Amino acid sequence: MRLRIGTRKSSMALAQTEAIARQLSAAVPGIDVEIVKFETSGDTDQTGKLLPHGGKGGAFVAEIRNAVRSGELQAAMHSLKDMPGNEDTPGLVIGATLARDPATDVLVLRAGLSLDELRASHGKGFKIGTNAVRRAAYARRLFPGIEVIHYRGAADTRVRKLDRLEKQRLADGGAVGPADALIMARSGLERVGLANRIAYEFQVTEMLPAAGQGIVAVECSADDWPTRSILAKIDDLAARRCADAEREVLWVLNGHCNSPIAGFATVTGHQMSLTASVLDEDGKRFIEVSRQGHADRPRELGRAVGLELLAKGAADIIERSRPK
Ligand SMILES: NCc1[nH]cc(CCC(=O)O)c1CC(=O)O
Repeated sequence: MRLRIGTRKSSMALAQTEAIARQLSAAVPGIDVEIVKFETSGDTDQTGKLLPHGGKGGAFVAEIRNAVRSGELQAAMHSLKDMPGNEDTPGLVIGATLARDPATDVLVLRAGLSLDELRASHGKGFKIGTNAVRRAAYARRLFPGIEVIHYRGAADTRVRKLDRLEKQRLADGGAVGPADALIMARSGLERVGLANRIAYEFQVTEMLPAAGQGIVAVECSADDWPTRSILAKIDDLAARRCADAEREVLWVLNGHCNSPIAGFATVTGHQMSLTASVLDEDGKRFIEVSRQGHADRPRELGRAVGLELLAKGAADIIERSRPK
């Protein structure tokens, strides 16, 4: 049996898709997995903020999804974090979630800058590069003097730009930078072989990860039963439960792709613990909610956490951050 799986062609995305292929080959004797590389509009536009067209997730995933719907592909690889959490994807389902990689964010520094120096200065005089509103907000909470600059590109490209002291071009023809530091996902850096560049790993209590961070998702057609039964073999139950709980928070909050929303669940035995937060971009307004529930009813827990965030004023912060 042959399974064609589509992916973006960045090194991170390819590494994630190869992990899926390895797991499928181990779980399904005789399967032939073909990796089909897509150049998405999100990758070609290296300057825009990606906000006007439905956010990062929208740009990266639309083309690959259409290929699954048309039957050209049986499956598509997505970082769960990049999948819109506030809208349905008609005709498609997440057929598998791989076991979660580390969900934390990390700090990467340019040569000559130490963590102590950054800490002692509270960030004053330094520029930190990120495109994520959530990371920008947490960065300003942790380093109140820091300047956050818009920064884009695949994981390995971003580190290269940092090392070469390159400026980041902007859509309006201007430029910002160079950056002194980057905030990136630990899992992404590890996937591209740059784990040695981690200067500091943020505790989840300092910087709560994005919903779904560190989880690789495999999407397929809802009515493609042969593919669904194959993907079920590599589905990791704990990752699936965390994904369901964290994404239910996005759903309740109507969170767009680059929302200032964080959500992170852990499972211990039959218990699930879920923390989620909503921040405004200057890091001044911060609402965080934690609850425990049954691990086998993750959506119920996600819903309760989302509703409590709303009761505490989350909607106002989210709506003000929404791209016009
Ligand atoms: N937006 C790009 C993206 N999508 C997923 C990851 C990291 C890996 C993951 O969360 O699965 C990254 C890179 C980053 O945020 O630094």
